[in-house]
Amino acid sequence: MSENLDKILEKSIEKQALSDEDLLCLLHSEDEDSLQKIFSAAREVRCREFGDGIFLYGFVYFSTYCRNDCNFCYYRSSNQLPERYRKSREEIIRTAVDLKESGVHLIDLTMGEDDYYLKDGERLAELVSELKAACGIPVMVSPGVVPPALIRRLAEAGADWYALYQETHNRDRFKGLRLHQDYDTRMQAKQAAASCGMLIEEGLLSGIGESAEDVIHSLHIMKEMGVSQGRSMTFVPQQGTPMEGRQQSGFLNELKMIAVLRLYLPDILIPASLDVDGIRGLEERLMSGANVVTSIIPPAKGFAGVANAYQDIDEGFRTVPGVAKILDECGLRRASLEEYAEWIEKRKKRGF
Ligand SMILES: C[S@@+](CC[C@H](N)C(=O)[O-])C[C@H]1O[C@@H](n2cnc3c(N)ncnc32)[C@H](O)[C@@H]1O
Ligand SMILES: C[C@H](CCN)[C@@H](N)C(=O)O
Ligand code: SF4
Repeated sequence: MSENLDKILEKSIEKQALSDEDLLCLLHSEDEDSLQKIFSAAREVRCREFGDGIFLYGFVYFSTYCRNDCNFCYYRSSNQLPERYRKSREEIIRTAVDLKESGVHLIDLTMGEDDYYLKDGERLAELVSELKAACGIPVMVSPGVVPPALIRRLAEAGADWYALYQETHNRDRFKGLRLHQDYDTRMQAKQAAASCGMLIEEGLLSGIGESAEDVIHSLHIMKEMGVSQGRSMTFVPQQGTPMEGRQQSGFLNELKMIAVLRLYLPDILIPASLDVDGIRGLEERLMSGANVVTSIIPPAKGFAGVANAYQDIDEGFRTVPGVAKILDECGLRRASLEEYAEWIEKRKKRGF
């Protein structure tokens, strides 16, 4: 078993393709020794592909109104929240500029599927143009599923990335998670964004009962789609939702997924999100092979997270200085803005 694992890791370090059998072996590894070997190989591959530079993403969740009713999400339309907000253009831009000045490489503009923006897509396109002009750094949009014409407008307005997570590529599980949403429409939105020249981020939830076979199927799809960023996020049970009583059980699977993604798709960006465990979860995610820190949120501005709406935000831990300390402890460093811009350009030129 252990010899087999060593061979698989060796293959990946030497840039040979991994078979489904290899992936299964990695995903079924449970003992501490094997896991540490997998994480160490993932770090070696990250270092080969990216050196010691880590990218930092500012997160601007500008509207928490949503027409959808995803079973796992705190912001689902039928959840009675104490408060929802839709931030003004001025507040959004000011926050993004502050984030940029604090040292992030990208602004992730995220919303619930808010009809205010979806009924008049130009509002969203204008927001992207204005933000791009004010910040001058790459922008990711995470607006949910929007029509192809709006996707095109967002690309024209300067959006570099379109993030849209399928959560699972098992259609039955999808139905149970993203209630009343169409699997294919969600996949097609990503293809439309790619054909407009945007880079794509795909994501999986971990701890939702997924099997190793589900994960391998997702890995194949992510490869075929040509995703430039791929993530796994541990499902965090949310108050007031149908999945509130579920155990939070995905942590180890998430770390394994980060490592397996790194070994299977060595040259993509892989997030370590501060949204699941706050700052205390960062080190292990970086040590598993992630190379982007996401969900950096300015304190005391009234902007929320997603999986953990408030954790560590007002304490100022989900900030560039908060993250810089951990990077240092892991022997990593914040990459420069030029390094990030170069990576994006190179990736866009690659095409699909
Ligand atoms: C809140 S949505 C924002 C964009 C848009 N509304 C959408 O759904 O695509 C972003 C992602 O957060 C993640 N997320 C939401 N609720 C979560 C939870 N309870 N635990 C872990 N991740 C969660 C899901 O992967 C979801 O796709
Ligand atoms: C899930 C969010 C990203 C949306 N593109 C954000 N809370 C994160 O963890 O990066
Ligand atoms: S995951 Fe996105 S689309 Fe689903 S309820 Fe939450 S905010 Fe809305």
